[in-house]
Order: sequence, then C-alpha cells, then structure tokens
Amino acid sequence: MSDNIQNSVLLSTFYCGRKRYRLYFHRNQIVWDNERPPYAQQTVPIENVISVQYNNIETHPADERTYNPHNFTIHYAERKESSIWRYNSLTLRHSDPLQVSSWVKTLQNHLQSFTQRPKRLLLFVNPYGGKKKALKLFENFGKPLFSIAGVDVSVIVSQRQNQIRDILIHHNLDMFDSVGCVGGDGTVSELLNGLVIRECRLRGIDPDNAAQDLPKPTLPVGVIPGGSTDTIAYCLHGTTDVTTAVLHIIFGDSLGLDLVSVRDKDRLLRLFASALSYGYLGDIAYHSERLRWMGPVRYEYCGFKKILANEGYKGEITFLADPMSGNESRCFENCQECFIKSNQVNTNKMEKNWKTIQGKFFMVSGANISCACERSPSGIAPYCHLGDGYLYLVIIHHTSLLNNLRILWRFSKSTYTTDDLPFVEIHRVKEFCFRALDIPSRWNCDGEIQHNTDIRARVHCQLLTVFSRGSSSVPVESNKSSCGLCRC
Ligand SMILES: Nc1ncnc2c1ncn2[C@@H]1O[C@H](COP(=O)(O)OP(=O)(O)OP(=O)(O)O)[C@@H](O)[C@H]1O
Repeated sequence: MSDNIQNSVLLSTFYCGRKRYRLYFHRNQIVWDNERPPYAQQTVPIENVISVQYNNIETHPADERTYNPHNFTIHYAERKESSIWRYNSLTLRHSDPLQVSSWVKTLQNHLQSFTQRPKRLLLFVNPYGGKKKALKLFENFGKPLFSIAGVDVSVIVSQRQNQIRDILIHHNLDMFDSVGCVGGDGTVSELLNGLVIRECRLRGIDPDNAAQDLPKPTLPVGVIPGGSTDTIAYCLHGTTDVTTAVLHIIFGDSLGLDLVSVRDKDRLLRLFASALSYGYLGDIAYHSERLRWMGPVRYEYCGFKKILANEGYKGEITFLADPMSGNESRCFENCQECFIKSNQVNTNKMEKNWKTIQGKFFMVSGANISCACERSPSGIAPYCHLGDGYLYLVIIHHTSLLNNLRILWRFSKSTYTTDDLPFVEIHRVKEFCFRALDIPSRWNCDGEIQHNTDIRARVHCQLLTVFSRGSSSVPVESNKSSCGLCRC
C-alpha cells in the first residue's frame, strides 16, 4: 500500500437513520462513535472491509439504476466468537455529496490496493456429499457475499466422482484467478489432486516419477465446508461455519498448506491434505461408503461396529523421523512456525534417520494437519501445523477394547494427550512407508478409500496456497460428547 494511501485521514459527521455519528479514517482503521449518549465507539480495520458502495435510488425495476450521491454503505466483516466471522454493514448519509464521494473514493482506493483479493473465482459445488445441501449453502451464504464483494463466481455443480479433478487437469483456466469448492474433504481432495496434476502437465513433469519435485499450483484455493466431517475446512478456518469460509476467500489472505503424496512402487496414487489412515479408520471409510444414505451418522454406526470387533492388522512401518523436542506449539493465525517455513528453501537436508516398527496395529495414521473437527477439537495430531513440512505419524498398537475406548474418548477432548498411554506412539516425520503383513485393511485418504496397502507417503512443504487467515487461538470446546475419532 503506498504511503499516500496509508496516511490519508478523513473526519466527518454522518447520519445513520436518525443517529449522528462521528466517522474517522486514520491508519487503516475506520472508527465511528455516537455524538450523543450512549457514547459507543466501533473500529473496523480496512482489511476487514468487504466493499464500499453508493446506495441506489429506488426506481422502477425497468429503469436504469441511479446511485444516490448522499448515501453510501460500508460492508464489513467482524469476528464474533472465537473463529467465527460475520457480515455487517453501516449505511451513512450526508447532505453534501462531496463529503460522501471523498469517503467512497478513499476507501475504495484502499480496497483496490488489496491485490490478493480474488476477482474471478471458479467454484465447484459437490451436490452429493454431506447432507446434500452444498448448493443451497452456496446460494444462501456464499452468493450474496461474493456479490457484495464484487467477486465474479462461475459455479460448476459436479455430476460424478472425479469430475472436478478432470476439469482442473484438462481445461483452460486462464480466465480465473482462483478456484474453490463447496464440499467435504473428498471434494477438496479432488480439487488439490486436479490442480497439482494440472501443473505437472503444464510443466511437462511426470507425477509418477518420485525423483522429481511436484510443482506448486499457481491458483490459490478457497475451501467452503459442505460435507460430513469437513476436517480440512475446520483446520483452515477454525470452524465449519460457511459464512466464515466465504469471508476468508473474500479477504484474499492466504497461507501455505502442506500436501502429502502417496505412491506405490510405480506411480503416484494420490495427494492428500488431512490424513491417511490404515486399520480402524480405513475400515470405517470403506464400510461407511455403502451406507451413505444414513448421512453423517454412518461414521458412528460403522465406528461402533469396528470398535467392538477390535481387529488388529499386522504391518511394517518405516519412517524418516525428526526429533520432536520442544515442539508443542499449535497452529493458529499468524503462526510463526509456518511463516518461517514459507520463507525457507526446501533443502531436504534432514539427517536420514530411518526407523522401522513391526507389529499388530489397531490404527496407523499419517496426519498432515491436526485433523481437528467439531467432534474432536484437538484432532489426532494437535501439534501438527498447516505448513510446517511435517507429517505426524500416529501409531496405535493393537490392545484391549477398553484401551481403544480410552483413546477415542481422549480424541474427543480439547485437552488431548496420549503421554500416559503406552500403546500410542507419535512421531514427527517427513516420509513413511507401510507394508501389510497379513489380512489387509484399506487406507482412508482424506476420507476416500485407497485399496493399495503397501504405500510410501512423503510431505511436500506448503505445496498449495489456500485462502485463510488461520484459526483463532481461543479453542472452542466441543459441545458434542460422542466419539471424535470415527469422524476424523
Ligand atoms: N455429483 C457427484 N456424484 C457422486 N459423487 C460425487 C459427485 N461429486 C463429487 N463426488 C464425490 O463425492 C464424494 C464425497 O464427497 P465429500 O467428501 O465432499 O463429502 P462427504 O464424504 O460427505 O464429506 P467428508 O469427506 O468431509 O466426510 C467424493 O468422493 C467426491 O469425489
């Protein structure tokens, strides 16, 4: 932002209805206060302003719209509780049109300097996920806000699985400056896989060649929750509130999200953003898919059946470990850990410290983010950051049914810890391999089933740019008491 814009000062008195307000604009803050008691003052930073517009004069719908030179509206967002953002507006009136135009021009100039804000968004809507309400969610909460913000949104409602991925790989996207989706983790997964493969295609890179680095997609991504669990949206925004997610896209602020590639011997199977889980969670994903008609409750039903069965899966895990010493910070807005990584050249100079564990496991998970969601406010890897370049390998050895219930109960608490549970191991890793040694389970990869059991997973630091300001550091206590793990 240029110094001239930065230092501009405005001060006027306006009417809002019958109330008189003194309005200031200085150092990027809009402040208004009542001229008469009660003397309430409100401040809105310019970066929280969505748009500033003249009001229209009410005319016959057939007539051309004319604006009222005496009235204007400041559309802005304010943080309510914890991570939740809400839309608000302030309409002001002045008898002198010059006063109004000076405010409108100055504020609009400031907003134009936010060049990171999206103008032309390609938005995919998955009508099949969650409670099948994604389109309604967009129409009710997304469309009006994007219109106020002046974002031109092109909507594609997906018609089949993997269509989003295919469109992104094969179509010309030059007319868009951003892409987004309304859906659950599976929809986000289609989006990110499509974008990375597209970038490979454009740059002539073979994604199946593990020796080549995967390229970073150029388009930033917006994630609007519309699925069943919405772990990725929750970890990005600290909530699954749709309005909050839409406002995060409109603000245009972004952060780098790590992605993890999953390969078998010959090829790239897929990339994921939240978690890759084998055993208990893999089986839940597999069995619950056929019960989709039950809605999100299918996860509880399958989880309950699987936990009672208490099966164990023999396997071998080999991982490239990193000493986790002292790293118990959580990933919130303005995260220093992620910021440092965004400025670091990825040298991959880590000591090659491979370790192998063989055994019978209840569950093996590679978490790329904390995997927090409404029912598990800390997730399975509370200290995993969005863009730290690490995976958290959570290994739960096969144990008694009672111990399984203990771990599920812990996952549903915001004060999650496993230090006193000898059957749980957590390692911070860059890469891991898994080999099934007897009856195979499946992998649950961002909620999607992956049948190849023998895989190699590697993290790619901040490969995706996502619209988000991060979640608030004030944790929200879960108000649901059911088990958290089976829905992660
Ligand atoms: N039109 C469609 N018809 C059928 N399947 C679709 C369609 N569009 C997308 N899909 C697929 O639907 C599946 C489920 O979508 P999604 O993951 O978004 O919802 P969910 O499983 O209810 O939510 P979550 O993953 O957050 O639990 C994904 O595999 C996605 O690829």
